[in-house]
Amino acid sequence: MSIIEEEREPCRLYLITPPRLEPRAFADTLKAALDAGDVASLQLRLKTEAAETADADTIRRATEILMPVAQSRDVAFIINDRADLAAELNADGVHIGQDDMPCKQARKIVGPDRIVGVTCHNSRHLAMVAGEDGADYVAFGAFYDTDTKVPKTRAEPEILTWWTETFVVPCVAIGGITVENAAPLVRAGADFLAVSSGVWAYDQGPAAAVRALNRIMSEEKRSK
Ligand SMILES: Cc1ncc(COP(=O)(O)OP(=O)(O)O)c(N)n1
Ligand SMILES: Cc1nc(C(=O)O)sc1CCOP(=O)(O)O
Ligand SMILES: [Mg+2]
Repeated sequence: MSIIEEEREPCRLYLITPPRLEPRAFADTLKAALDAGDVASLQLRLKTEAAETADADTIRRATEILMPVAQSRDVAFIINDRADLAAELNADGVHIGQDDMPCKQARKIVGPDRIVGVTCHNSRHLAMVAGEDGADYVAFGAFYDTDTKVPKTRAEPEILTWWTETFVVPCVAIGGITVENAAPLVRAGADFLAVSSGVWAYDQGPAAAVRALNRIMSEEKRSK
């Protein structure tokens, strides 16, 4: 059986923090969400009101408080944008976009044992380049409307199917994902669903959203 035909791991949840938060208060919300079901990773994605990356000390303080909450529950802690801080703070990895830095530069900074994830929008080319350059996952999006950021592109579920039928590197689906619309992305083949407001703003609370998304990911199987 070729490596491509080997069973891929079931889809898992990848949480992304709200762009602005008070770490001590958010820690209680995070504990409840992570204790509600399986979560593969948490990305600390802190932004200013102007959508710029938050300053280093803000990221350091949030990491000091929130990284132990994640890692004590075997949830990988990924820092957005700042490979230097991911290395300095001994996070599990970094996520970089096309405007942040090249994958190879992030790899040089964080080393071989940390995760480097790369935004690939709706581009097969960007994903293949990221895979070639050693990315540990490629992220496609946005699949749905989102208020969390102004996405550059709209991606269709077919790109998840194409990727997972062709490449071993895991793919992440992101953008406006909720309990209500997650199933088609699981069926299309996403290895991870990256969710922010769909969990933190869920009407029954973040823990209920984690439970519901895990139920969907276990019930829905990749379409053969
Ligand atoms: C898992 C994941 N996918 C995509 C992004 C977006 O990254 P980027 O394009 O760098 O935009 P910002 O998040 O920095 O605004 C992400 N953060 N995580
Ligand atoms: C951070 C991010 N990146 C996107 C992309 O398309 O690359 S969409 C997005 C927002 C994710 O938050 P929510 O789950 O609230 O939509
Ligand atoms: Mg970025």
